[in-house]
Amino acid sequence: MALLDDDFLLSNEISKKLFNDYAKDMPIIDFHCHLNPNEIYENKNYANITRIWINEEHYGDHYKWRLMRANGVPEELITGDGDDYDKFMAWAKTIEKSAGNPLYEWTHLELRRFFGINETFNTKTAPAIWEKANKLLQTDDFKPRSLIRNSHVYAVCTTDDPASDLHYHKLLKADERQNGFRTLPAMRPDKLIQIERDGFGDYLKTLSQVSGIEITNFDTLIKALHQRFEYFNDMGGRLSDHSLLTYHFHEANTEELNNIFKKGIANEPLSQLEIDKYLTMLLENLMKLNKEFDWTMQWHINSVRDINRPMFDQLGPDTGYDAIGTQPDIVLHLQKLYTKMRDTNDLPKTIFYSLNPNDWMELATMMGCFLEGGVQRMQLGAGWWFNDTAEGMHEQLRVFAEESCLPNFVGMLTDSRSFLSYPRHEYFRRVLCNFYGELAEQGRVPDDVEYLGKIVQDISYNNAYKFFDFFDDATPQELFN
Ligand SMILES: O=C(O)[C@@H](O)[C@H](O)[C@H](O)C(=O)CO
Repeated sequence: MALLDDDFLLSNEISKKLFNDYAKDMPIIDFHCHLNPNEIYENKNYANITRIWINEEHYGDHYKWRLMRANGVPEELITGDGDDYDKFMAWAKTIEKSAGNPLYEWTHLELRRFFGINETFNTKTAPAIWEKANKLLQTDDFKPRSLIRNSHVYAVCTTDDPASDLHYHKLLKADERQNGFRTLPAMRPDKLIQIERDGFGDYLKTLSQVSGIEITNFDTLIKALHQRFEYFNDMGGRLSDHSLLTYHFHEANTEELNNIFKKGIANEPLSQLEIDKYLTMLLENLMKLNKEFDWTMQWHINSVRDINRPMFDQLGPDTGYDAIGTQPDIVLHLQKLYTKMRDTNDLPKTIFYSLNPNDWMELATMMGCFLEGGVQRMQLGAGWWFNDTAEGMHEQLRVFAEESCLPNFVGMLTDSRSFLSYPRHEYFRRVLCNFYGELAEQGRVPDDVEYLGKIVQDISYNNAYKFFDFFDDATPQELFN
């Protein structure tokens, strides 16, 4: 089979039919990504393909950065001030050595789907590709809003701090009809979770100012958070997102909690137990707020970040120095939290992503214990980050199917910082259609293309449309056509 042949990842006739006749042309709801709303609003062309692919002022693809480092590219040609063309050639040289890595496929998919460039990308073809791509990048079709709209995306959920004024979301809302998509905030309260970090006290001052509620103790913090949930909700936000490297369930009484809180504000050292107690009480309240506003709570768990300290000091977070976490009992601690919150009926709709696939069966079976109150309120999220591969996607689908109702799954998200990442949805849809095509081939599900076609369309779009309810005021067809 040729590279990215029309039938790539599709191993039999049913798989091909499911993809081509059912999944391929479904719209996209990208409910978790790291695009900058200001870049969507400013809508500027990128100067060249290095800027949209590797890095520029506001953007960087740490997936590519890791691979370039693996291939011996000097940092100046990755995140440094090296020449853009030299960076591009370094990426071409890296891709030549990345066969078998998903970025090999994604890179070629993006060249084909956006630029109409079908050659194999390597150091020989790179010079001509540089010229052709850069010409196209100066056209209207390669402005951020066009890249989103032309990828058939109806909703983009960015990742936003609770203290954000959502300035650009407001401006984009006014333009949404001509944009052809909605840009919605998702609340990511990392700075509240990291009580032990420098600047916690200063951050609370910002949150006090933005919320209009002076935060003096844990109780007023929750009142301020409630105001931010109201504000995000009014802006169409329907999700929160929480990155937990590790987690240990430990409860605290009000006095303990406020003493811990005071130490966090004063930037005094905190024991791990104090941190765990604060985090548990914060997460309990975040679960209550998600339930109250009928949002979906996303958990990104068991990662370990910034483990190359000199490079963290030089480049900061999300720069390619993270790895899979190894807390073996993290699901046990989340189970204790969910068991407690079930007692007061405070379980929100939930999507768990663990960076460690060893957690997936534990998560899937734990979630199966808290499914009352609606259709698939607990979801095992798509293969995340290092699992964002054909095999990782297939494994997540397998676990979900074997432990719950996969046809209710809300499907894929890009989790990306690049406007060129939407072909990841195509890639996922191919894996999904092949998953069901292979089951049909083995006689494990009916070889009923209509029945299976409805399933793959639901997982590709319809389930996310219903689950997140981003269009409770008008349908995309009413808004955008
Ligand atoms: O936790 C996050 O959301 C980020 O670390 C993000 O998942 C990561 O940077 C990424 O983009 C993985 O695809």
